[in-house]
Amino acid sequence: MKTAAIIVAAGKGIRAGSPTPKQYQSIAGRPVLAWSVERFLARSDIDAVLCVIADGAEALYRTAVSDLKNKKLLPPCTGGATRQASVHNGLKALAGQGFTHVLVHDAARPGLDDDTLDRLTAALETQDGALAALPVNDTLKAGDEADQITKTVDRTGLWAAQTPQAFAFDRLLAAHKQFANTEVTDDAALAELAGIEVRLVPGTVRNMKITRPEDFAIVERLLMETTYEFRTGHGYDVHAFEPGDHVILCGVKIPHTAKLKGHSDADAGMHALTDALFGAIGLGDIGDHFPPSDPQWKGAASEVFLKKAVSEVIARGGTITHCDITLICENPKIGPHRNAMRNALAEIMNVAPDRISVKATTTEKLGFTGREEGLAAMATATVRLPETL
Ligand SMILES: Nc1ccn([C@@H]2O[C@H](COP(=O)(O)OP(=O)(O)OP(=O)(O)O)[C@@H](O)[C@H]2O)c(=O)n1
Ligand SMILES: C[C@](O)(CO)[C@H](O)COP(=O)(O)O
Repeated sequence: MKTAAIIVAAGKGIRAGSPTPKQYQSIAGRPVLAWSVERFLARSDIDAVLCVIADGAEALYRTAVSDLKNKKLLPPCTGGATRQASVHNGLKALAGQGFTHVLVHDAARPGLDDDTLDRLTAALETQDGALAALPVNDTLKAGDEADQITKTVDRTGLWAAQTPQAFAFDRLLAAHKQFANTEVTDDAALAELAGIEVRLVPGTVRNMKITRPEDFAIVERLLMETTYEFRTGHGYDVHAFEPGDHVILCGVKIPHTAKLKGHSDADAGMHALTDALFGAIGLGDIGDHFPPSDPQWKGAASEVFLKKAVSEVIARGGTITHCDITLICENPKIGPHRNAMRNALAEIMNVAPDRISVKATTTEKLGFTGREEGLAAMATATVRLPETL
């Protein structure tokens, strides 16, 4: 499966009544759009996220997603006059890139949770369409222009549609093309017209759409109920020098008069960072996951270890807030390579370089690092996790 998410954010938000469209309003401390996008970026089963924005809204968009540096977030594309046209534009922008599945979500639903996404992606394993929805619990009335009841509608089997709505990519794109002139209010309606079977999976009240002015306060309260905690982990690693001509530190190859001895590539900086991440989520240490006794890790590139630790954080709904690494050695000199190290780690971890710090110190020629018998590395990592962990 290669899955993309399309977040439609090209609406004017007329019913919400605010001068700036609702998706750019701040709620519980950050823009509505940032809440909606972040949930998808944090998932390892979503490969790319595309926002569809109104023509001329580029500056608003950039500000809204400014703290979401993640290479999965693609440059936005421009929407159309209706939600349907905006989704269609998003699909066309993603076509031909090998996506097998797509989840379409309203920017105006910032309260999406991982359980709903899990239910949708599970449904896609066995069929080509699924949507989040809530069974209708109230008695339904039909009314006339004078607000007089005309009848009571049987609510049996009725659901209120939410987003995300998830589909096999090619089938949804074909449905949008075929029924571009038939006006509908959601993608599941097009899927119905195209004969795609669509499964209803339970959504949540928290995932309600901000439609009217009073909804901001309701959704804000719902968002505040999910609290996050910050955890810090610590890692330490040492490797001895042996004859050689380079070392690998924080993913960067540095010419040197010795190499570091180890079962893997002996990247002490990356090992300390990996341990710090495992520590922050209480998942043991690098040796538990990659035992040195296992021959498959002989000579392994340490980014394999780091990527595993990052994926464990993401699998818990977490985000990496900051990492700080200190390399302790007399030589090689680290200063000239610090930025390359930050960039290499940022690339491997899929976080912004400004969330990664690499520092170095000597021990004033004292101890084993001072005698240049070996090199040490310390790291701390801070992660933000939903409190339900
Ligand atoms: N031409 C449009 C219209 C809507 N949307 C998006 O579709 C989602 C759901 O639509 P709705 O709540 O109807 O948003 P608006 O169209 O912005 O609201 P209104 O009808 O009150 O103007 C929103 O995230 C909205 O930004 C879109 O991308 N392009
Ligand atoms: C797609 C949708 O969110 C499903 O509930 C909804 O239909 C879009 O908003 P609108 O208010 O119907 O335009």
